[in-house]
Amino acid sequence: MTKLDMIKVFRRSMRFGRHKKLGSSVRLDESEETGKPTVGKLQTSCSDIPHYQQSVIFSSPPCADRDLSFGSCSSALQEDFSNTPVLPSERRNSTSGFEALRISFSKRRAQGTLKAAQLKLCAAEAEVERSDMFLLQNQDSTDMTKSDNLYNSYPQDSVESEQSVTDSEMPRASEDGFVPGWPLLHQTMGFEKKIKPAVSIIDRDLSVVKWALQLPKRGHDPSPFLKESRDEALEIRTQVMAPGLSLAQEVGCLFLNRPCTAFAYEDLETATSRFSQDNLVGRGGGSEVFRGNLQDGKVVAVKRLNHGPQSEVEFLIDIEMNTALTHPNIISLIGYCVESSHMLLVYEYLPEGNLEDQLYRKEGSMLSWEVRHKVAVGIAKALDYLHKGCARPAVHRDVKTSNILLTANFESQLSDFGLAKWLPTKASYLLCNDVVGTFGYLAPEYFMYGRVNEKTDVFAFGVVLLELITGRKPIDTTRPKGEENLVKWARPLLSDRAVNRLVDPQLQGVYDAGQMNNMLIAAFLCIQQSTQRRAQMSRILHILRGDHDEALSTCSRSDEPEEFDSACDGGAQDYSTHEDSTNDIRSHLALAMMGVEDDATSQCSVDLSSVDIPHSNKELEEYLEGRFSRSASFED
Ligand SMILES: Nc1ncnc2c1ncn2[C@@H]1O[C@H](COP(=O)(O)OP(=O)(O)OP(=O)(O)O)[C@@H](O)[C@H]1O
Repeated sequence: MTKLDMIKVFRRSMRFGRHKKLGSSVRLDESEETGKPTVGKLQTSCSDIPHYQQSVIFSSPPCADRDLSFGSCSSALQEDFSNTPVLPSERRNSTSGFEALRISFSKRRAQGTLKAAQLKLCAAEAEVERSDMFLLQNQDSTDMTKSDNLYNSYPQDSVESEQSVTDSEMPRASEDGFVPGWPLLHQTMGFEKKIKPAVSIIDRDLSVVKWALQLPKRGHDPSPFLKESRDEALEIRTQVMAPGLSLAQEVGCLFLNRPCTAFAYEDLETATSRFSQDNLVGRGGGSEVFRGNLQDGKVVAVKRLNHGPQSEVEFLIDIEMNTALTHPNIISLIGYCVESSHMLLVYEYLPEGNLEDQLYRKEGSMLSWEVRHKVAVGIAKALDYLHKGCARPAVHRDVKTSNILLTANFESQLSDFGLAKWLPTKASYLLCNDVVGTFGYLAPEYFMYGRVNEKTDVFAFGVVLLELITGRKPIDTTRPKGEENLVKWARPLLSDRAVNRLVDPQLQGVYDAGQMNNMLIAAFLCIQQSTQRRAQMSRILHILRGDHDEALSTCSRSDEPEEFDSACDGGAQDYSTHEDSTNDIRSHLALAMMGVEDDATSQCSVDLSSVDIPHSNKELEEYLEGRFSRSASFED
């Protein structure tokens, strides 16, 4: 066990973001002598370990004995870090049924000599959730039989030496104490599968250690963007920073001159009839939204935030962003309320609710093509403004149909800015170790590398466009095999111009062929795996409006420095997996990852190489030109 082992494990840490969780996993390594899972075998000095967090995701459905497993997990780690009390572990339930545990350690306590767990990287193909939990559960147990089986199934070369790696290659923490997150190990969801060897690693003659060492080093990035990547809430809060200030006082100071009202809790309680269920209009991951009537007769939506570790941060960010942005396609924040433990946000009420509900009504969607097109153009405008048009460019990070609200006239407004971030001024992207967002909408470079810029939203918007076109959800487990992941299913169809298969049957063929054509092209350009070829929002907007010349020029321009893109693409190849892996999808999460994986590996995967997707800008231009030359050019 070397210091490097530990660092690598920690580098793989990711923070959770609300109910949409991503994480990485670790497993305990076998003892060098016995080959059995063990902890605390070696001593090492870890003075350079940054503040870090380690996450383990547990599968759904949760195990009956999960309490035991959580307890054991904590104590196993506690035992390892004998001088390092494990901070209270945190359990969270997600709306998608996944359950997660986060264990935090602090840098200060980790300094000095401590017993290191023999944590080893878990390869992408290892069956993580159950096996990790099991291993952690069984650390104190004398019965290692099942654990042995798990380990015996692990590739023997996975414990190859790291001698060739020097300290200089080790990652460095960012100033704010976090080592940026690492790619999600996206092939780890085969809970019900028999434990098998890490197939693709073996196939590629690559040990886990080698594989890990090939991953790009995130701690070596230049300092400007590490500074830029600081949490907005931290940034906002440092403006006040008076010790002992309550949230209410903080908010009062921070948003003193902002155009929004500080409401009294009592007034909002009255407005919503004491938050009666009759007034409940929506529920998010961390909130409930109620319709309310203010005393002046104004109808509002009152969002009551639940308490969670991120809720204060999101509350502050939401106010910060919303009060700084003014656009007809962005929801207006009217005010807020912070009183005792209550955190509420008051918005203009949008009577037609969210786009997701409108698209996927049980009785079928009533949204005409005209409305769908209008919605798309509206949100494209909002994002264009957010990315380039406002005083300080920002990225939303959670673009999805449930965050698109509709007015009485079916004008669309982008809502929910709790995860938004200001874009960096000195760097082309932010590095986020809190990969948040929603499965099915996550851009590959964000999902894999935590890299965020405006193209993150462009990808998600592309998924929204596909939903508008097809009437299909981003992840739909009720669909036949191969059709569960919308991006994966639609991409070859877009390439094959199979418009009849793509278009939502609920439209009954009633749509403007030109607009449809434009939307298909826009969607195609949005879901490009390469951020360089993924178009800017301004160009997507032109395409949706039918400015064809502008649309064509989209394809011959580069939007990003080559460095950003090539780094992504190159790294992504390390994560390529087998076509076979699509055969045994078990969970919603696996499906979501599958889509991203395709994006991330499209330049090398068997799956997509067989698809006629242009690989150069020139080819792409010709490809699109061919389509523009016909009126309904996407027709079969
Ligand atoms: N201004 C509004 N007018 C009408 N309905 C609203 C409004 N704001 C929110 N809602 C409804 O409440 C739902 C949840 O709101 P919102 O997405 O803001 O919550 P959230 O906790 O941030 O959710 P998530 O994190 O899952 O996106 C929306 O999908 C929508 O149906």
